[in-house]
This record gives sequence, C-alpha cells and structure tokens, in this order.
Amino acid sequence: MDDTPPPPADPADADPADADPADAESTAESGDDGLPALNMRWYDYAEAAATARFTVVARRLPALIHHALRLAWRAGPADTVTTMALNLLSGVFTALGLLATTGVLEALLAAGPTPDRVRAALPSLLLVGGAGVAQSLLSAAAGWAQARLEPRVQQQVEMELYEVTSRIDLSSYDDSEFYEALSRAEGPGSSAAQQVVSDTVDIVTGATSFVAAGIAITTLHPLLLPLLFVTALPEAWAAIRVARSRYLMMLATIGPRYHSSILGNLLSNQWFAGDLRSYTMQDFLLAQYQRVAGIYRDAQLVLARKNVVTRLAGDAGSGTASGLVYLALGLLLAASWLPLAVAGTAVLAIRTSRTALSNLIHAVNSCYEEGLYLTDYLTFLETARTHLPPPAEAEVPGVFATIAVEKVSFTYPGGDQPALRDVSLTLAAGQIVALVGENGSGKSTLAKLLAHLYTPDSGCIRWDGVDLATTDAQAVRSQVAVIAQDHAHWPMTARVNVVLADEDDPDRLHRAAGSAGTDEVVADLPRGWDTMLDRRFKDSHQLSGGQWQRVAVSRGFYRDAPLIICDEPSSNLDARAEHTLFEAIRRHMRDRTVVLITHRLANIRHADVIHVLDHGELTASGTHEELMAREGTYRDLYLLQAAAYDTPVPASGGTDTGEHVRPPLG
Ligand SMILES: Nc1ncnc2c1ncn2[C@@H]1O[C@H](COP(=O)(O)OP(=O)(O)OP(=O)(O)O)[C@@H](O)[C@H]1O
Repeated sequence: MDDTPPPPADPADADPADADPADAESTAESGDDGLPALNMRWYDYAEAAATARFTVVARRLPALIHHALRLAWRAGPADTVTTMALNLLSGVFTALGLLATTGVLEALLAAGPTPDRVRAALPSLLLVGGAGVAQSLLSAAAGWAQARLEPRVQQQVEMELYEVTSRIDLSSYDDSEFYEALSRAEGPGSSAAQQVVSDTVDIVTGATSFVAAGIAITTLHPLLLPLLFVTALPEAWAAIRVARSRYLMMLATIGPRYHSSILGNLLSNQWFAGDLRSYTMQDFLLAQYQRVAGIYRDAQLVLARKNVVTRLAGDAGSGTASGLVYLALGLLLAASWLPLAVAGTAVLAIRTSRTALSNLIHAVNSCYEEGLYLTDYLTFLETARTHLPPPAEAEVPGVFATIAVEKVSFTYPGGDQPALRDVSLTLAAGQIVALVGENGSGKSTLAKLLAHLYTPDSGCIRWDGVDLATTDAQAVRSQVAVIAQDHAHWPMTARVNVVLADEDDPDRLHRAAGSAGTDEVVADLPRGWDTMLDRRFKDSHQLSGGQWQRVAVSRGFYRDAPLIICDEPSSNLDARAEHTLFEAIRRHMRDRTVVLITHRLANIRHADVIHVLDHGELTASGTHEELMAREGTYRDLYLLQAAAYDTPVPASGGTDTGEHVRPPLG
C-alpha cells in the first residue's frame, strides 16, 4: 500500500472570498506585549479549513480515508472490519425498513373494513419492526466496535511516534524545523488520528444511510430521486455554511487563544513562579491576560452573531426546499402519478436521507480539518524515519584497548561554524583523560562524539580499529556511562534515578552512592531510595542543584561501563563532595577509561593526559607537568585559578599567619 501522506493543503486552493479575514488578521500578528508571533502553521490550517472549496475537500478525502483505514487496520483489524461491516449492514436494514413501510401504508390505505386492513398490514408491519430492531442492534454493535477501536488507534499512533523519537539521532533535536515538526506531530497531529478514524466511520455510516434511502426511494418511483436531491441540496449547503462559520470562529480566536494560553502558563507555571513574585510581575501579566481575553471574547461575540444569521439562512433555505418537495409530492398525487402509500414512504425516506446527509457533511468537514493535522503527523514520521541510525555493519568490541579519534570535524545542524575541526587523539584503556579549554571550545561536543551520541561529519572514532559509525549505536552506548553537564532529572524515585534501566543491585548501588555523597542525600529523604524526586507527585521531595548532581554522578558510577565520561561532574558540588568524587575517580576507576571535563584545573593535575581545546581545535596535549612547563592556555588558566586561592589564611585567633591555601588535591 502507498505510505505517502496526503500532500499538505495548498493555500491557493482556499477561497479567500468566503472568509472574513479582517476579523482574524488583527489577532494573528504579534502584539506589542513581547509575546512570540503566532504559530502561523496553526493559523494557516484554521484558514485552510475555513476557506477551502468543497472540491478541494472532496479531492483530499480519498487519501485521508485511505490513511485512516490503514491506521485503524494496524490498531485493530477485527474491530475495523466489524465497525465497517456492521455500519454497512445497518444501512441495508434502513432501506428494507423504508421499503416495508410502503407495504404497511398500502394495506392501511386500501378499501375495506379496518380490522381487515390492519391484518393485511401486519406482515409488512412486522418487517418494519424487525428491520428497525436489527438496524438498532447493528448500530449499537458498530458503536461498540468503534469505541474499542478509537483508543487503540490513539495508542498505536503514540507508540509509533515515540518508538521513532526515542531512537532518532540526537542531532535531530538541534534542528529547529525538525523540532517544531515534532511538537506539531506529537500534539494536534497524533490526536487528530483518532478523530479522522472516527470521521471515516461516520462518513461510511452517513453515506450508507443516504444511499440506502436513495435506493429505497428510487425503487418506489424513479421520479422521487431528483426530489430527494432537491431537498438534500439546501441541507448540504446549510451544513457546509455552518461548519465554515464554526471554523471562522476558530480562525478569528486562534490568535488570542494562543496568546492567552502563554500568559496563563506564565501566571501559573512553577518555573516562572519565583521570578514572577520577585519582580512583582502579577499586575503586568494579569493586565495583559485581561486585554487578550477581551479580544477573544469580542471576536466570539461577533462571530456568534454571524453564525446565527448563517443558521437562519440555512434553515430558511432548507425549509423552502422541503416545502417545494411536499408541493411536488402533492402535485404528483393529484395527477395520480404516485399512490398515496408511496408518497407517505417518500416523506419518511426524505427525512432519513436529510439526517444522513447532515451527518455525512459534518463528518467530511471534520475529516478534512483533522486531516490537515494528521498529515503533519504522517509527514513527520516519514521524515523522522530517515533520521534513524543505519543498520550495523560491524560488531563493537566488548572491551577496547584503545579509542582513536581520527581527524574528527563536526558542525551542529544549522550551525555556521564547526564545533570541532580536525581533532585527533588516542585514549588508552584505564587512563584518566582530561579535556580542558575555555567556554565553547568544543569539550562537551567531543565528549558527545566519544559517547556516540553524535556522528562526526568527517573523520572517525575507532574502538580497536572498528569505526563506531558502522556499529549498532545502542550497543556502543550501552558500554559508555555519561555524567552529563545537563543531566536529566527523571521524575522517578531516587533509586531509579541512579539505577535507571539497569538491574537493581544493592551492593553496586551502595558503592555508587558513596562516590559523590549521594548516600548522605538519600539518608535525609523521607522514604530513602524510594522517595519520588519530583514535586508534581504526592509525598515527593525536591533536591537542590548540588544534590541532583550527586545523584547524576552516582548514576554514571553505577553503570558497569568500560568508558565513563564526566562532563563538569562537580560544578555544583560543595568542596567535600567534590573531594570525595575525585578521590573516587582516582582510586576506584582504575579499571575503566575516564574522560573528565572540568574547569577546576586542580582536579585534573593527576590525569594521565590532558588535552587542551581552543575554538574546536586540539592545541596541546600532555601531563600537568608538561603543560605547565610551556607557555599556553592551560598554564595561563591554571595560574589564574591558583592565584585566586593564593590568599593568606587567617589563624583561628584572627591573625594572619602568612600560610597559604593551596588548590585542592586531585
Ligand atoms: N546543540 C547545539 N547546537 C548548536 N550549537 C551548539 C550546540 N551545542 C554546542 N554548540 C556550539 O558548539 C560550540 C562548542 O560547544 P561545547 O558545548 O562543545 O563547548 P564546551 O567547550 O563544552 O563549553 P563549556 O565549557 O561552556 O561547557 C559552541 O560554539 C556552542 O555554541
């Protein structure tokens, strides 16, 4: 089957004359309130839905129905078949019921005594009743199958999305367009899937009932079919106008709604709560909120008024058409072209078809609008799959003797300058290797490449000669422990925050917790290791920045990996915890290769080798002593830091003894 998502709506297909952009445009632009400009994609979609010609909707519909059925089939084939089959069958019984009604009316309107006429009508009456019961039961069963199907579709869609997002290259997140596409797919895109499936079922149901009524009416008298269309057309026109008017309301209010949701978030979100109070922002923000909410309210009122007029016009048109149809029926009766019984059934069939048509048009409109968002989801999945790591060609060595970085260059997606240029160095197993340099010199980038989170643009990283780019990314990453500078605060228990997806081993946990004083942090938690570390949960506990860093360090130590990468592991630690950490690295990490990034140079004096980076280039390598023996960035930075500590220490009695505090020992 064709997997290509339907093309996005072309604004050229829209019919701007139908819309009332004056109401909407004023709200779509960024105000002078410093808020970001409106997400134009949402605006475009609402506009496309509000102004699309019926032909445009009809053209896109088959592709959308095709995708909805594919989604439904993947989520639950049995329920998909059941829902569709039962709805079709229910349409058959609708037609049967209508046809049997003629029999009832014919018998009742025939000449003769009433008991005889009722007796004659009985078989047809039973048929009408039976068809009605069967139709109700089938509709109920179809509804049940549909109710089972829809949540499965939602789950399926979300699972497909998260399976891809959790595996795509990390660099995808550095591409702002990709990231924006992801948020659209995850938000309105994925929730539209369930709605499109539901609309597709409604389209099938509505179309079946409409066709059933059409067949019944044609069987009664071929002249009645044009009459059905005469009455249906104003109904269709009214339904489209009402739907369009609803979209216009949405279009006009989308700007203020978007802005008021941002302002509401600023007024209630935990992350802004501190600054909001410190800088007394309440009245400023509340005034803005009131202004934006006022625009929203006024736009709603204007469009509600228009909506009422549209509905009235629609109802008037539909009423006039019905009147004309009944007049035509009367004329046909008067001319004896139509028996009375058939005319009675025709009235019923016309009413049935009008309801079916109204439902059908509502479903078509909704399917088109939600389909715009579903297309976002499908397009995103298609693009994201191209960001998945390629299949492995080579096995990654279980234990390595050397890691060779060979002429590696790397530029972040969208970046104008390389973060690393032609970097070459070698790490031997068991070494402590330090990366130093000023802010932005490329240390973290090199660490991320070593952890195989990014792939070099040119050059390569080899473990015992095997190029990591040719191996299974997951297999490499499972052999690396990363203590990241911007480590995650998992909204889980303290234990899970250290153990993560690994097996829970109390001895290992105890050892890892001792490496940076995490054991002291946990001892003070109300439920120890089982305390939730996220304020959004009941009975949870909020850790300080330094306490979180201790947890993150223990996480890296817990992982039984031959390569451990520590990026600024002590930036938030107090002096005692920092000392414990570097002691742990020196004494207990000898069986592992440690890559250490820190600005506190005293901590790396004992590293086996120190590499200095400057503007993405490797400018010097050597031991502390070797680098101190020559002019250069390392010596300059080290002496600067040492000078800051080189102050006289007052004696406990307050007199200056002339002793000097030395940089802490590594
Ligand atoms: N995700 C990213 N997307 C785009 N550019 C980035 C990204 N991360 C880093 N950079 C850029 O790459 C360069 C190197 O950054 P990197 O984080 O490797 O420096 P660093 O030496 O670790 O700095 P610091 O000491 O401040 O942590 C910088 O110019 C930075 O702006």
